[in-house]
Amino acid sequence: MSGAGTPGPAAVAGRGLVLAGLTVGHRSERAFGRGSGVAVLPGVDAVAGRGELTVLLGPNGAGKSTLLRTLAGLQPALGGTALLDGDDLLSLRGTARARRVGVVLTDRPDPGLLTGRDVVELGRLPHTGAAGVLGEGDHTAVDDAIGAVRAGPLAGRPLGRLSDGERQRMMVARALAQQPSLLLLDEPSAFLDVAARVALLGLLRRLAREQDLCVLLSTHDLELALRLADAVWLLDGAGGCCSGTPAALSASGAIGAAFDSDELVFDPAQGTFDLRPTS
Ligand SMILES: Nc1ncnc2c1ncn2[C@@H]1O[C@H](COP(=O)(O)OP(=O)(O)OP(=O)(O)O)[C@@H](O)[C@H]1O
Repeated sequence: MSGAGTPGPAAVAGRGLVLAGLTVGHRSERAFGRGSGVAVLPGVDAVAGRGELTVLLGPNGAGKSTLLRTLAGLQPALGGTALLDGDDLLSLRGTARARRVGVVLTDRPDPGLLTGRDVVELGRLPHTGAAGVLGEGDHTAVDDAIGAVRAGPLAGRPLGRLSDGERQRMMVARALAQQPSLLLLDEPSAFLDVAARVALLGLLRRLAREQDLCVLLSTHDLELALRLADAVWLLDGAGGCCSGTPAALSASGAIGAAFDSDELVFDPAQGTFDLRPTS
């Protein structure tokens, strides 16, 4: 993997998420847990700093979800290491993992009659023990999480009756209530309209700064991501990954190389895609 642009100060200090030769992919049905499998991304080296919004970009099937699910502990890595603030992220399990890593996936939860606040309170389970009884500090953490996503007026309503954008903010609040240092989100803006997409990415960028969080998310909102991200991990669709600032990756031609098509061409000066002129 190659790098472009200057990493942020948090990354230089070794805080945040550091991948070294991380290989992610899918075990074949005959592998029976022996570590063999089909690599989607072989040997990824990348850094996502604390206090920064890092965006994972790449065409369909490039491996964004596979990488995020591996970092979230939902599937095993095929090789290499991932360190979170210097500790082995891949070996973290259960409560220890849930205290440090918050995950928001694209699945639409079925919350039954639970209110938004009820769901955010579930984020405190890693801190409350098996009985799940919330103390004063837990309620404060829940209030803080709901306040951080500015969802106070929504919290008493059933989660199932919120709009997609409102629900997504609640799911971010649930992850924040865990008080993690790493927040992983797989296409968090997938079902949102343009205004809600801008608001959500802006919110995540603000939270990264205010809470010194390492935020890593995947998205297909290329132009928005290039405007708001501190850093980009760019998957090329052929197993390659390069990282850098949005400006550096745009200027280097890497964004265009990954996404240009017969119809679209990336304009690095504007940071936008244009229709390719017809001859
Ligand atoms: N459970 C699985 N078993 C085997 N291969 C899989 C599995 N899930 C995904 N794949 C394959 O892994 C590759 C990467 O898929 P992945 O979902 O990570 O891509 P993505 O970048 O998130 O794509 P998209 O933008 O379309 O969501 C694809 O070739 C996909 O077909």
